[in-house]
Amino acid sequence: MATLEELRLQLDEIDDQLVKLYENRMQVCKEVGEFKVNSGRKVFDKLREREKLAAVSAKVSGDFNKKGIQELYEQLMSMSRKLQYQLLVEAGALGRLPFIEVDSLNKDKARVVFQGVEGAYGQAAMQHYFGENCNSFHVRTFRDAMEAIEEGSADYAVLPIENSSAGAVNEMYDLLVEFENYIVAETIIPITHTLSGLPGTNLDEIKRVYSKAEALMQTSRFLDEHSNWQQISVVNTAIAAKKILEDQDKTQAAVCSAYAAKVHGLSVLQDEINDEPNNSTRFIVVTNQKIFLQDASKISICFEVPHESGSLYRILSHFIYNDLNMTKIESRPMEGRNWEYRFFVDFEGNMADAAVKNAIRGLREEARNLKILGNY
Ligand SMILES: O=C(O)C(=O)C[C@]1(C(=O)O)C=C[C@@H](O)C=C1
Repeated sequence: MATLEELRLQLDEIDDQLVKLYENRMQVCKEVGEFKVNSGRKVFDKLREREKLAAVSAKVSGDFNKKGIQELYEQLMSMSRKLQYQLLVEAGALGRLPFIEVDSLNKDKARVVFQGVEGAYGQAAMQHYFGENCNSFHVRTFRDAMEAIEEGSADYAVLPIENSSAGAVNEMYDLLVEFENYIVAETIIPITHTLSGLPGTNLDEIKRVYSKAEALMQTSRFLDEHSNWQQISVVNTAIAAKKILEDQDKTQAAVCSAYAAKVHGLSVLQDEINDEPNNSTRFIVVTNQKIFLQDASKISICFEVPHESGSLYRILSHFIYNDLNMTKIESRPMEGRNWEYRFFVDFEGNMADAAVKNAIRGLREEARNLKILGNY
């Protein structure tokens, strides 16, 4: 029986041959890439890849080796495509990337919309980014805000996308796909909820609590201590506060900020009721122009993947191969297509970077319906 050292020597000899063959193969792929740059043909040829996988697996025996050779060739062809995308980007054949770089946003002249009423967290986020005296108005729903941007009655909208304890604001992801609006900035503000009611209200009197669904979730520990209170969800925390004032009913209270309570003449019955003391929300600044700031360092995209094994893995390999740090992934069900999903990915980078251009070139060819949601 051969010793381990002898077996390793045999492996080293085989690997020397494999490495040389790999280099030879990539050299030919480079020539294929040059041909494609000149002829305008797509890099990704799904049919050719399928035929290649069938051909190589027919040449080996046993299920284990058939699976192995398929995986190896999937990887080889994926490297080949990435090399070819690099050639395309170098040749300036990037495809559509019509985002325009800007030095700064004209915050002073901007008309900004937020969702809710006076006192909403969206207003606080807006003031945080655009300043206390910015020219603003509010609308009832997120959709209304997206419409205001799309039709141009506002230049920017400030809308919540993620909370540190309750997670993603799902509706916002769906709206970003539906509307031709783009993220141009983000701002994070601390969220401190209170239970507020009409002045003089006693906690024992309360029967119903109004707030936005996410705020009810973020205060579930406190609310669970009062399981006899009915929880009613409304579109915004400040709208909940306004309702309490309007109804003049001491059996009702709102989960809202201390600022919203003050604006709507309520008393804080219990302060800081959020489960997480560091509760904060990330807001996005949305506009209808495809612009990005010079110092932008994060890109948000979304895409669909075919309903087949390994498809998400193959798409994500574009980030790994181009050394791009993926910071977030979310999925949302696709309308009318049960159990199929659209993926939302955030990664670090600026659209002017070569690595980002390479990755986008590959994603555009290999993912379905890629949309760049913004670079900010
Ligand atoms: O044959 C081609 O068109 C190639 O680009 C080569 C290759 C491969 O590496 O075999 C790579 C990408 C295509 O999707 C199909 C095959």
